[in-house]
Amino acid sequence: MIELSGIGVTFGRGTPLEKQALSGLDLTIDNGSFVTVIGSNGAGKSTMLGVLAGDVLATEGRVIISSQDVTRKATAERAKLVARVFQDPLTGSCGALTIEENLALAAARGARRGFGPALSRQRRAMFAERVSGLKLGLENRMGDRMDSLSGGQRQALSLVMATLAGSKVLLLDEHTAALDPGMAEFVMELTQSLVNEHKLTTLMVTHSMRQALDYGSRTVMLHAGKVVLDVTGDNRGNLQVEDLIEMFRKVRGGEDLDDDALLIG
Ligand SMILES: Nc1ncnc2c1ncn2[C@@H]1O[C@H](COP(=O)(O)OP(=O)(O)OP(=O)(O)O)[C@@H](O)[C@H]1O
Repeated sequence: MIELSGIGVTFGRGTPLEKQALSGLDLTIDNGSFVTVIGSNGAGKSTMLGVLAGDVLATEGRVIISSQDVTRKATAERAKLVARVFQDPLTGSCGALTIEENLALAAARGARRGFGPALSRQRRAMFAERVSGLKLGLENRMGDRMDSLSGGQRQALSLVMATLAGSKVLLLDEHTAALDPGMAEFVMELTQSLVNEHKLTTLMVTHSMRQALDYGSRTVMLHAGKVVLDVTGDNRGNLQVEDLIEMFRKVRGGEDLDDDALLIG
């Protein structure tokens, strides 16, 4: 289970650029739930994922992941509990290392283990098997550098990497936004199958209203650093993309969204 209680995050406190990104944010997520997270630019979505991953330390409140209070724990100390995939395919992996080396690093995440033992023959075979499951032919390119791959291939590998260290929480930060539609669909199908296979508790930030309703079983909307909408079950099942757009308009005090703010389709 994930519990965020009374979370406040203020950036640049005491400076002219002070910004309260999260304020009194409460959210509890059951094990194995897949939650989609929406909200307009600057609503606090990435900051909330950062608070869970440990990149951002909450100024107020408490963060519990899998029964552990991680509020003050740094990213490395939470690495066994949480995996994250970013929008930019270049962020989650190291371009100068090979596919195999990236997988070895991901598998060793949060463990006090070096590179050497991580690359035993058995591990190599396991990595190749996991990569061949993608059906992208990358199992034949395990020695190629990560920066020789396309964005979609890297994102697919990032998802596999996110499942290698055994963490049960997966944070997806607009992880298909930089991909072409075909690759985005492939990566979403892969996401769903990995979430099912590993029974992951998943938070997916998306600007695509279609994705927000089509995936997972609960949708949360953030605005000004708080949860302003939280829907599941029939209430969610009956929602259309247009309803979400209308809710966006309402929380913004009737202000229309510019076309770039949301992906309607
Ligand atoms: N490191 C930082 N330093 C200062 N301000 C920050 C920092 N990170 C985020 N912010 C500010 O906090 C607010 C919330 O940002 P955040 O990135 O969480 O929003 P978001 O909902 O993910 O937006 P987007 O959809 O545009 O990615 C914004 O006003 C942003 O400018």
